[in-house]
Amino acid sequence: MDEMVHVDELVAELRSYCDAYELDVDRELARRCVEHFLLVVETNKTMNLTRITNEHDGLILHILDSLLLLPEVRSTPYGTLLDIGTGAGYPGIPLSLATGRPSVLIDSVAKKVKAVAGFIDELQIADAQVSSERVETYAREHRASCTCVVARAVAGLPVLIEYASPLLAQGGSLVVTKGVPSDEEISAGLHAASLCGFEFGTVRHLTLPDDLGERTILRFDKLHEAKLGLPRKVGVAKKHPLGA
Ligand SMILES: C[S@@+](CC[C@H](N)C(=O)[O-])C[C@H]1O[C@@H](n2cnc3c(N)ncnc32)[C@H](O)[C@@H]1O
Repeated sequence: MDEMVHVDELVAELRSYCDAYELDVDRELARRCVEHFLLVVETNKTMNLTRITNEHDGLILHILDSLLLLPEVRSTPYGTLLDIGTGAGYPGIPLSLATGRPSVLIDSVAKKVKAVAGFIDELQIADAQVSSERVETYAREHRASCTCVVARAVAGLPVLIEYASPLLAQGGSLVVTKGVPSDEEISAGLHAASLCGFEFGTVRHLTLPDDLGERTILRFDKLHEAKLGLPRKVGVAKKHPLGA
């Protein structure tokens, strides 16, 4: 099939999924998100970036799953968006394309970050940058530098809350997407949130199309100073999570 026709079909399919969740995704945004996914699939032939290379699943599990965070992200004050543990650029690249906000995509694995930098160049995303540091290290030099921190499939809720706290300016928010978190994870997360200066914001439960899973999207608002010095030393948040 003609490559352009194929891309047009993927764009139409993606937009139909987005419509079902009342996400306003125009053709150009959908096209750029599809282009990113196709670059990921191409790159994946020579390095391991993702398990999801089937186009139908990629539209839902990578692109739609990222764009589903838009209502929460848009509810945060305008400013830098930071994606912790971006991997192949999810959810950071679709959210950067959708919002046009200055964006920082961080991953501790340098070769992934190099690939993501290539995607940013290829897609000509103005104002997006990468960092190949652990987020705890990055936070030391970039305190209160963001108004929105996002993360998918990186760590448990208490760990993400701890990572995000020093990065967020007062009034900013952490937006996390999860499958179905356990009651233990939620209660440890709420405890960590109170220690790290957050108040619980919102929660939404969604089902992905075609039985591809459940999602819980949580927003925590950074409204106070943390009650402990953050970031703790590299690795400590994961090894000794707060609230456990
Ligand atoms: C399972 S992948 C998820 C990638 C992407 N967020 C997604 O949903 O497709 C988790 C990523 O988080 C990165 N990561 C884990 N802990 C990190 C940390 N402390 N700082 C920066 N990156 C981290 C890993 O290198 C890995 O690429």
